[in-house]
Amino acid sequence: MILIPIMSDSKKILLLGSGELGKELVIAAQRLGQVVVAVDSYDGAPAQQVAHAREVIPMLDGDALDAVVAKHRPDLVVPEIEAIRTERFYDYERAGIQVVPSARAANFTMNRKAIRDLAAGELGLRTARYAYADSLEAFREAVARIGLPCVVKPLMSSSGKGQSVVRDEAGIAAAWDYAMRGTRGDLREVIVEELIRFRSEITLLTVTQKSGETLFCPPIGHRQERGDYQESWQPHPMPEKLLAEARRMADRVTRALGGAGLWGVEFFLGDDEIWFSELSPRPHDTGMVTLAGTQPLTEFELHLRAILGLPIPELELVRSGASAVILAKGEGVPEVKGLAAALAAPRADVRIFGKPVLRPHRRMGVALAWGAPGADVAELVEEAKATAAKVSVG
Ligand SMILES: Nc1ncnc2c1ncn2[C@@H]1O[C@H](COP(=O)(O)OP(=O)(O)OP(=O)(O)O)[C@@H](O)[C@H]1O
Ligand SMILES: NCC(=O)N[C@@H]1O[C@H](COP(=O)([O-])[O-])[C@@H](O)[C@H]1O
Ligand SMILES: [Mg+2]
Repeated sequence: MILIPIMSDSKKILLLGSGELGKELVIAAQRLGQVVVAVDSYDGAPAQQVAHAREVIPMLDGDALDAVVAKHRPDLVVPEIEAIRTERFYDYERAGIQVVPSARAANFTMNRKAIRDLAAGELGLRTARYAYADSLEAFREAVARIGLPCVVKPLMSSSGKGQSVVRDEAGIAAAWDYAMRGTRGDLREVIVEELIRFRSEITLLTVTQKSGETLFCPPIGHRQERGDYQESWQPHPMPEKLLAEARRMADRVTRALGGAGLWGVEFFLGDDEIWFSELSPRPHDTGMVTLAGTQPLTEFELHLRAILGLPIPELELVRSGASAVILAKGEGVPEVKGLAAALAAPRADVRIFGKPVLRPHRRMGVALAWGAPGADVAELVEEAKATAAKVSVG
């Protein structure tokens, strides 16, 4: 008898990082019959609450990572955060596992130096002027070279951790200490960037496919505080010329990194100029606005389809939308209140992430608002903020 292998559309996904972005990805994966093992460094993380199985390991520990991969033998490894021993990804790829979007992309984007040297150095994309420093002494020199005011960020950090603006000489030592406290792992190095006085900033969700051309979602505008996003809206009105330039840069950098998936490519916009800032090789926090039904598929559904090599329809705007974050109030175990008041408004919704512990400024949920494609996004942002203000997680 000849055994015919059963080709299955159902894959096993090892999700590394299980926050709010992972949770929505898992829900999208469940709906298409995929199997997900959700990993994080703490138990009860949002995506673990909706996955088939979960693992709790320190993801910066390469051996712990290898052990989980060996145990579950996934078809795909899907990073959801940056704090992972991504050097091991190259081995997984050689062993035939699909690393999303690619081992190189995940490894380069976890370190600001690798991605900046590629984007500004090799590809010649326009960025803020920058310098690196690995000691307080070198930091003083870097600040002198870039000029005041300037932005300092640990080479390895995200969501604004360890990031600050140095405005005068007196602030240099404090900025260095803050960066060293916010750095991930034991890497004691920072990037110093020229402070760009931008008019607005955007995330261009970009989808690279296994077969087929690179696709772009309508641009998402956002506002940040403490290096962390507060509100986002889609579409962001901007000159066609700058949008074309953003697409060109996003295409070049995602092509250079390689692989299939959805990316969040960040840009600063001036009146007539544009700077590349950085990119996530995965769904972007500001892209949670797509949960408001702004596109035929959310950024999570798009990521899933792209990594599985499934067809993707045209990414036109079906609604305008806005999102506003719901931050933790106080510390301890969270209690959610105010849902009835928040959901009483028409065209309002919320996502509560289910994080088990409160921390100052921790993002616990997001409020959503939407309107017709031509609706005023500034008004939608106000509606989303009003909804967020009615919900308390504290
Ligand atoms: N050179 C700069 N000039 C002006 N503003 C900046 C500069 N660099 C960063 N910012 C501001 O800080 C925000 C966060 O910076 P960045 O995206 O580099 O940090 P991050 O920690 O990687 O954040 P995330 O992980 O959430 O994307 C930017 O969106 C922007 O508002
Ligand atoms: N800008 C990156 C970003 O938004 N990442 C998202 O936040 C989670 C961590 O949240 P936590 O720090 O509250 O655990 C991550 O797991 C991811 O979903
Ligand atoms: Mg960013």
